[in-house]
Amino acid sequence: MSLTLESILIRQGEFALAADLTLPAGGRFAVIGASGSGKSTLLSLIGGFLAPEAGRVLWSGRDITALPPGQRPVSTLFQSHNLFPHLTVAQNVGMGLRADLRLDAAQKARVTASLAEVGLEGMEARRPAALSGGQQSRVALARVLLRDRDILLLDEPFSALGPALKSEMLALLARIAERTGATVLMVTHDPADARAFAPETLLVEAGRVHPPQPTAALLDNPPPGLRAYLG
Ligand SMILES: Nc1ncnc2c1ncn2[C@@H]1O[C@H](COP(=O)(O)OP(=O)(O)OP(=O)(O)O)[C@@H](O)[C@H]1O
Repeated sequence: MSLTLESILIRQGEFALAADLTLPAGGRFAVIGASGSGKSTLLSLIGGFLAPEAGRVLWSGRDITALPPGQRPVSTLFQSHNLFPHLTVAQNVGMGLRADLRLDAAQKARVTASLAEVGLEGMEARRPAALSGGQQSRVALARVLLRDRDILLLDEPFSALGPALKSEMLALLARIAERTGATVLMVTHDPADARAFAPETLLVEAGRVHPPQPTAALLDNPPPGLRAYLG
């Protein structure tokens, strides 16, 4: 199983991004590059929110280029976690299964299990406003977890959290990814996050997504553009 971006060209106005690479299933990848280099564009392509001008997106050989986001084997966790303030924690998580929240007993049990996995047991009835920032991140993670998709896309998911909480969340995410076997791509501006979370990194630079390379080697000896960006 693998995710292939085959001869991809994607445009946003004047901006163009090329990608031609294969990621083995079950890997964890950081996505790094300067501001405006195309990291979010890459995630939108895989998630199905943007269509390429040329090329194909393949999951284990199956062409998913034309599939709408909801029919792809993909879940996305954005920086703003998009929790609904008027819904409880359990309902926010249940939305990952059914938008109308008509869950059967088995689905409700999955909500409970997924909340337990992120350490939020007993908080089912709370509203997001009654949770800390870290707990809100956990709710968003539980929702993604419940969807149980093969590919997980994260766009700077924990950047609003303090350093200790952020590394705790990354460790939790790594444990979950390990257990579920999901293929994870995480956009991050923090090289420490990339080192801690992802053995391999996709560098997005000069209109191109580079094939994965070992994170430590890339960050220890960055090419000039990345060096300037990392400071
Ligand atoms: N809707 C749009 N119309 C035209 N150009 C766009 C649009 N969205 C993004 N762009 C351009 O596409 C390029 C890539 O944007 P993208 O958001 O993918 O970068 P990024 O690497 O995620 O940046 P950042 O790190 O700042 O979030 C940028 O030059 C941006 O100006």
